[in-house]
Amino acid sequence: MVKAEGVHKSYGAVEVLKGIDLEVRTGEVFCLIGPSGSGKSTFLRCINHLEKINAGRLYVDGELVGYRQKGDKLYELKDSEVALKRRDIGMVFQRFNLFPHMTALENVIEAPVQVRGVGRAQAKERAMQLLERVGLADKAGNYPSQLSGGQQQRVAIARALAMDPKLMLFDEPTSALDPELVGDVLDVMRDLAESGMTMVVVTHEMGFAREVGDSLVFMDGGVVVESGNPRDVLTDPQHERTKAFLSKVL
Ligand SMILES: Nc1ncnc2c1ncn2[C@@H]1O[C@H](COP(=O)(O)OP(=O)(O)OP(=O)(O)O)[C@@H](O)[C@H]1O
Repeated sequence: MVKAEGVHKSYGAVEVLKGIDLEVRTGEVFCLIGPSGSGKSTFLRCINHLEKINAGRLYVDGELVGYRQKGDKLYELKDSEVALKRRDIGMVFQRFNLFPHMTALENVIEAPVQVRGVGRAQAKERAMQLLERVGLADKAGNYPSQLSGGQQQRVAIARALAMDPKLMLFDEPTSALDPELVGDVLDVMRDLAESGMTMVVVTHEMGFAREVGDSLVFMDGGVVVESGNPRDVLTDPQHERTKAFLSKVL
């Protein structure tokens, strides 16, 4: 579903990703862990072309992200073409980014109605199913300010799912939440994983990575230091940098 080959990304003179190679298989939960500033969020944002890579190749579902290849030359896609591809990729951010002037239900139907042209009645029916799925059917009429952070994040997940994505990207979805609200969001993500959704998850939740993750990558300084089965990496890390990081967070 995702393939990175030698992905480099710089901001000005600062190189943040220094040649990332990895593969995310369809249907797997792929966790990215690492210290602050190691480039995890940047890599996630490259996957849906919110950031442009400077070198290397990045593919989603077999197609180059943001570019078209003709011969050995790359041509950047137009904004409208990028937007079309981005529809298939759901993203959930650390800060929930709901539209504050819309109810939970309106937040969930917005993209299907405005972007996909789905009829309002049909979009509403589907949105109610999704709100039910994230345990918030009774909050459909609430505005974000009337919801807890955890509830807002669950609405954000329902909103992303409303576009029927083939890939979901999660950027530290629980790190802005009070500890008692984290569990409900992780339960929703666990349920989503069990339904077979392909998920790339930047997380500090090592318990989630261990229980739900199929693969885990430890990044540090813009490179992949260690990768493998989450249980193996978390219980028996091979590299000194992984050991040092895990000794601080576990
Ligand atoms: N738009 C930007 N302009 C300049 N530098 C940036 C930009 N975005 C990120 N960076 C820098 O890139 C580096 C990697 O940031 P990134 O957010 O990808 O790290 P991270 O591993 O996700 O960290 P965290 O766990 O703290 O979110 C950091 O040094 C950061 O300051």
